[in-house]
Amino acid sequence: MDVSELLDGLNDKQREAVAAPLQNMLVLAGAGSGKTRVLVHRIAWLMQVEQSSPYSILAVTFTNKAAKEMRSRVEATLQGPVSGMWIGTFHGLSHRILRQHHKEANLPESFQVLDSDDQVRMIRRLLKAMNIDEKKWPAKQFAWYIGAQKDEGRRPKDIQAFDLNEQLMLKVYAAYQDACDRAGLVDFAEILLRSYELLATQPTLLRHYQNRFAHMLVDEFQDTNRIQYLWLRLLAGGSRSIMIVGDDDQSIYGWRGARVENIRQFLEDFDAHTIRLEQNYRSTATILKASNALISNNAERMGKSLWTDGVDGEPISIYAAFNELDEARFVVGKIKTWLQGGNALQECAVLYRNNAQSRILEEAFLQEGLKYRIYGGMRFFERQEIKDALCYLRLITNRNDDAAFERIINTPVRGIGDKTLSHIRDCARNTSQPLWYAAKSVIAEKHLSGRAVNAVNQFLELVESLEQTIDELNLEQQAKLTIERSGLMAMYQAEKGEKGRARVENLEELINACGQYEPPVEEEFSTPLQGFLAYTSLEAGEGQAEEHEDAVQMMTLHSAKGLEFPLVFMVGVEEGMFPSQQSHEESGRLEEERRLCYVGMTRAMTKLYICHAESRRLYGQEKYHSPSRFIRELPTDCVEEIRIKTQVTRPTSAGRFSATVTHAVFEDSGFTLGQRVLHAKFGAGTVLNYEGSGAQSRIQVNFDDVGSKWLVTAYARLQPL
Ligand SMILES: Nc1ncnc2c1ncn2[C@@H]1O[C@H](COP(=O)(O)OP(=O)(O)OP(=O)(O)O)[C@@H](O)[C@H]1O
Ligand SMILES: [Mg+2]
Repeated sequence: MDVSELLDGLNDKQREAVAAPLQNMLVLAGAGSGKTRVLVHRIAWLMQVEQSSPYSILAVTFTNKAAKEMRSRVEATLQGPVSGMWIGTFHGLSHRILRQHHKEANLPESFQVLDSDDQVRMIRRLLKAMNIDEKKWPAKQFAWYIGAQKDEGRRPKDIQAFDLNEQLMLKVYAAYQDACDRAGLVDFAEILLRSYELLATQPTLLRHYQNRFAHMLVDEFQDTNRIQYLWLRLLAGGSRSIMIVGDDDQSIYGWRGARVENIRQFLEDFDAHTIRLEQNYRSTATILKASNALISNNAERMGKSLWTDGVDGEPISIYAAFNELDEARFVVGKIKTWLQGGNALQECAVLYRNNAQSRILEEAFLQEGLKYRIYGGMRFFERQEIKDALCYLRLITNRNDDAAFERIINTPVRGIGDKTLSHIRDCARNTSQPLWYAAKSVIAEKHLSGRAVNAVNQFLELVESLEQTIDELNLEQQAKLTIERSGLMAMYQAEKGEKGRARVENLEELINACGQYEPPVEEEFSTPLQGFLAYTSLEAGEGQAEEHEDAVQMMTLHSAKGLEFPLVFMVGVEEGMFPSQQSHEESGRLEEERRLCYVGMTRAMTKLYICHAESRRLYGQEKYHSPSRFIRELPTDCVEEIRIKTQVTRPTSAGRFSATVTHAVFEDSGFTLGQRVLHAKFGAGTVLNYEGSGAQSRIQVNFDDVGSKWLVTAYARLQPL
């Protein structure tokens, strides 16, 4: 491709950034203005025009999915494969560095990545050993604290604890870190901190990487945390070719330690040239105008303007559903209409605030035979049966992996009881050794009954013999043999019903995944199995099985960052849900929720629906919410309200719900849904729902002053208004 083609399809500002001389740059611009596009073209420019080797380029993105996409976009632009370039997430890249220099980082070659579940389980074990009551001090709270400290680059020795509470947190942090170090385990935050410390303390190594990476590019920079920023700055050294792109209005990970101030810090530290992009190419003028109006309610902004010369498009439709079932039905109905128009399912995205909201939608899609795919949520590698199998493989490669040991020592059940286990744990604690070796000592010391000894021995021998047998096999055969010999397959085959079947299928899928796995060329794993285990903990779930199937895309608002879809639904846009309840309690959080809303809205290219429900059952409780303030903040000329008279009743037995779209009159009540009524005591309200018949019938009314109530129809004496 020649140079002019590289600049085709870019506007003047974008060209300025792509074709700039080597210098440090900040591209600051709103959603859909082509930031990611500029970054990709800049990489191609560096290679074609500056004659830089791919080996000298480091590009950081926010998710593995985005990293994959970036690589393929660069390859498409250059019309050929690029190898040797490092493109990945902060975690992925740091992990690669640790693998290559595990010795210098004081890690065993077979070190394992601890996911958040494993981490909590490990902390729980420590709390028990330290006699800390988990009811008062939940393990998750410690996990949170430890993560937050590491994100700021702080080790226990760097922290001064002022109160008793923090002293305890600190004590557990220190104990946890010891335990991880002993077992050769690293959690997610540790990956970053450890690789930062490695570079900071090994000047030769640092120089090597600084010389290598002449060019660094970072997408979604607004969501970097402290340690990520320090990592970048260290690696950059005196380099004059760093490009960061970002949008302060899309900073949505403050709750996880991201610091939007890093943008200002970057300008200061790197003496960077700022380029602003102002034309939006993604959304209709209406969607853009409404998004701009919404975000203008935030006080703390760096300030940007965004325009488009595209069509006005349709207004944003606001749907007031009666409840979450009605909301799901509405979404399904609109998606079907979209399909009838000759469009594809994968062009539709449903975005929600919390993962738990997906279930009702999934059920509605299933019922209508619409395929869907969930990003995030219950990920494949986090499912019970998959974790069981992975823990066998982990223990086979690393006997120090206590989390894996605990999970599988009695799975499938082999008669190892709590008493035996606590003997082993005590011994591990007293002798400061991993559970595996403690189990051996306990047997040798004859503390256990004959039966228990047999059971534990059987387990230890199983793992040893698996290790020996799989040595000669390829990865797929290794997984297959382990899943069979461990008894996991038989155990799940014996589990009855749909669930058991799904589990067996998942185990088969795991074997498949091993068959398809290709270790990355640039990384050095001593065996494919080690590479695969690292992959499962880092890439978990982001590319679920049927990646290429046409399906509705479902995800949280957070995971939608950077993506775009022709048709977008935002559901559950209600006070208390979005903005979330917690956002009222912490300062700054409300603005972050508004930015999240801005991110959601600006994913839409052609049509945007925003839905809210008047009543919603979530986590087993029914709640009544008013529409989110964010809806009120949209200019009235950009929105239209839809209200279909739908009668939706909740299922009395679990499972399906029924709904009929009619101008429904509740049969013997004489009232219609949405009708305004007056009650002698509660005043005026709107009819929401109706249940039962005759003397037993009950009616649900959302009263203007006192909120929603169920009343026995016969006694309510409602007057139509
Ligand atoms: N100069 C241009 N001409 C035509 N289309 C463009 C141009 N620049 C960008 N686009 C298109 O606009 C859309 C948005 O671009 P891109 O995803 O790079 O924006 P972004 O600024 O990274 O958005 P976000 O803030 O959401 O990450 C993409 O479909 C992209 O291909
Ligand atoms: Mg982008």
